[in-house]
Amino acid sequence: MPTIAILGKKDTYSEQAASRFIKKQGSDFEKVYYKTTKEVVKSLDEGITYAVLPFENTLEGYVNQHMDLLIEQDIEIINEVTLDIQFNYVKRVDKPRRVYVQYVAKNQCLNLIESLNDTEIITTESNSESYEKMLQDEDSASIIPSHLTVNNKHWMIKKDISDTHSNHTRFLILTKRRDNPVYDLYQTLKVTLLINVGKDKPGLLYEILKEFAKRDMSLISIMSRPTKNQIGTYHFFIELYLTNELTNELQKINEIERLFQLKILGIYKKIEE
Ligand SMILES: O=C(O)C(=O)C[C@]1(C(=O)O)C=C[C@@H](O)C=C1
Repeated sequence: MPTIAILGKKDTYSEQAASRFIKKQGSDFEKVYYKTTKEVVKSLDEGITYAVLPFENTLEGYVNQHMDLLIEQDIEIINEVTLDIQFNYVKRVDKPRRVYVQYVAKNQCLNLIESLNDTEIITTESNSESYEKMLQDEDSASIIPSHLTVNNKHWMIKKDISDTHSNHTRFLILTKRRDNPVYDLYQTLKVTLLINVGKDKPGLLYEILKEFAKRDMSLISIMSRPTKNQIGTYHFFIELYLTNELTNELQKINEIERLFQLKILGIYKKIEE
């Protein structure tokens, strides 16, 4: 049976994304839970078939830490799932001493967090961990997904506290890098590329972008992450849609691949609800 690595215990958003992916596959999967996103991605080296990685959020943008995992690990993106995200603020007491919140969730609820004077903010690895920590701590509160039910009628709940009501997170479904991937050419596909530019020189970024423009390829985004070797040196993530005739589009990517040190992290489609 295929296995899928998921962050946290049950009821994280990562688990919801996994469920949507599993439903689309229409077969049985064994879910395996990990405490951190790093462990989730690394599990692919230990024989787990798929891994779920939250990658981009409406408020937070691309998650830096998770981009680095895509650079470090030998993975391939095979699908993406976008979920509506909403948080509730749950207090066990009127003036809690501590608030537990997951590190990406925190930046989606800054308005509320800024209003919490004299309260210690403790970041966690997953939303399920925030919930569990609160259960163990009488003098606390937590920021947790609105789908998590709270069964104690004395606890106070403030609903929908994200900084925007239209909050979404995009999750990537990863697998171990395949040698000869086959793509379904009848889909509109998204592509995520990683470019190592090597030595910096004037116009370097322009030279890269020019190659996409010349081939009439419209980019969705370009993001950089430090190489961590030397200050001022970067990896570039480029995302784009392949909308025209797909064999031609793949040909264009192959051409660009010959010009730069480029790694195709994935050519994949979105799973609709
Ligand atoms: O803790 C969870 O529920 C997760 O799945 C992680 C995660 C993330 O890291 O982005 C997923 C969606 C939300 O953006 C907040 C947290």
